[in-house]
Amino acid sequence: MFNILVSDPISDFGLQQLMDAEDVEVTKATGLSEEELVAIIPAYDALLVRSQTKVTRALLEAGVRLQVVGRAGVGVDNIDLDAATSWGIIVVNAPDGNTVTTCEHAFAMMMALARHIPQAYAKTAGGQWDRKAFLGVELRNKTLGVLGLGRIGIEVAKRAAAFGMKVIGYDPFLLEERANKLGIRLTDVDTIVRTADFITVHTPLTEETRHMLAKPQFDVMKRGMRIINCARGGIIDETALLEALDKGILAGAAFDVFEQEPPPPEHPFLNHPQIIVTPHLGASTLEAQENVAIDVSEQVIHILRQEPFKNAVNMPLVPSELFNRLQPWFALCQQLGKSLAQMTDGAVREVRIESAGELAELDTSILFPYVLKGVLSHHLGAGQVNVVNAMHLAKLRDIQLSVSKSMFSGTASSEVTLVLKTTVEERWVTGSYVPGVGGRLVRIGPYPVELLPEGYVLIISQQDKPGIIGRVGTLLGGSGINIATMQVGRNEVGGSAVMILKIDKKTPEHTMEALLAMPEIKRVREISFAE
Ligand SMILES: NC(=O)C1=CN([C@@H]2O[C@H](COP(=O)(O)OP(=O)(O)OC[C@H]3O[C@@H](n4cnc5c(N)ncnc54)[C@H](O)[C@@H]3O)[C@@H](O)[C@H]2O)C=CC1
Ligand SMILES: O=C(O)C(=O)COP(=O)(O)O
Repeated sequence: MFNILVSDPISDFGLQQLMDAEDVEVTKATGLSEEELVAIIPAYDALLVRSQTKVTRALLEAGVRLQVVGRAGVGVDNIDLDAATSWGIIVVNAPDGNTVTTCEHAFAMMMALARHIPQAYAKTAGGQWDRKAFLGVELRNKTLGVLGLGRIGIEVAKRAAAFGMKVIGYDPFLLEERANKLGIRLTDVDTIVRTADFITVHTPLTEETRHMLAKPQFDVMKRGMRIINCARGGIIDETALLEALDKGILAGAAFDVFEQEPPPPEHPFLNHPQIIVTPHLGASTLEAQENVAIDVSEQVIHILRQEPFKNAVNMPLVPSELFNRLQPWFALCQQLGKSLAQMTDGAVREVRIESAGELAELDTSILFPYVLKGVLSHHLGAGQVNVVNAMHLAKLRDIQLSVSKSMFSGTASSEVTLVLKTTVEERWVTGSYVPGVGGRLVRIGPYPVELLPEGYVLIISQQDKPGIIGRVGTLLGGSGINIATMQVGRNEVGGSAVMILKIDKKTPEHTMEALLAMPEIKRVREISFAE
């Protein structure tokens, strides 16, 4: 049973699939302090949050069972990602579900700013009919500067164009060609602050974006500018913004997010006649909350069930087409790594992925977290390694990683050969994936096999002598071990030979000793594919 703690308000509709799952127990406990969370977190396998819960190092450290933190939304600045990675905890978010909703909020803020709607409402509702105080401006023919042209920024730009606005923007990662297609003129921050009529920010809060708009930018800003922040508090310097309002540089500002949330009651934005505020409502629509809750619940359940998942924030980003093509190989690579680790002696020094066939055309380095999870779990314990911390653990141990195409890459069907070099030896196994059939081992070293990576496999190296196969069979039978399949190979008559037996249960210690006591047998290894 997986225990999931939901510590922020998340849509029940989205959580339904978790509540319906037979292997999941969902507990909702919102508004807890860090101490309260630390006290209860050891019982949970997953934590689901929005932006309120601060997922600190102390909380992650206390989460001894924690496998995943799911963020029902985009920003993960409330989660200590470094701590999560070093504890092997996967962090997933739901980046697409609230894009349009947040864009619409930013747009609503821009329109409210242009026409003083909140101020006019407050006065009218207070009984005053004042038509002179609220002369607004049109959006048409105005220039909108968008800082951060990702999912939300681009949606804002599209809507601005429909309102007859000219859109200029800055985003170091948006290609000129794409911007041109969207009708956005890419430029720099300086030009934007000097020429736009409205500026809206849509970046994450990073070291680079913190105070992206501060005194130096306000000092050169076009007079009458209106500024909107529906991204993150801290991107705009709040003190410098107030100063710019006082100096008459700004005509108004609309903020959904604050450097400190909730802002203290005495925060100067809260009663300022030219500042519109909302309490971090960017993502708060029925639709967005359902979307993000559905997305994140799906991810979390996949992770708990050890199924493939997307959107891990603390793992390298894999383009979805590549992810879909490589995904069938993930489990097989883990099993290949696991089998090799059990076959080899010595400390792991090098791991190489050799690929053949169509697979060789893809970036197979993406398979390393899975390969390393298999290899390192054998040495460090299954609970200690996962696909999030596997690369980190390999680096700490100075294990060299490389990928190459196999000699037959142009002709053979897709195959992956995993080569493991330790301080004492080098061994390799090859696996293949057939759609609809699944992954299997097709070679152990040079010996062809046909094995599903499950249950137990005995690999016996012996001298090729008549009668040895029969004696091994009798010995195993005497220990109550059924042989499901047996494959044998040899390099020459009377030379080195190998027996690969798929067996139905684990070989007892005394049977292993009896096998090794046979004079012809040089080495026996049992591979367990079980968890
Ligand atoms: N108010 C709210 O409730 C919500 C706020 N957000 C926030 O909105 C922001 C944007 O979200 P998305 O568009 O989904 O993210 P995104 O990742 O799609 O876009 C962010 C963009 O910012 C750009 N960027 C990064 N550093 C930059 C820099 N120094 N200068 C200019 N651009 C830079 C990136 O290249 C990227 O294109 C995030 O901070 C997110 O947390 C998102 C949803 C709801
Ligand atoms: O998705 C985001 O980044 C947001 O800021 C939304 O935050 P929330 O889930 O509404 O607390």
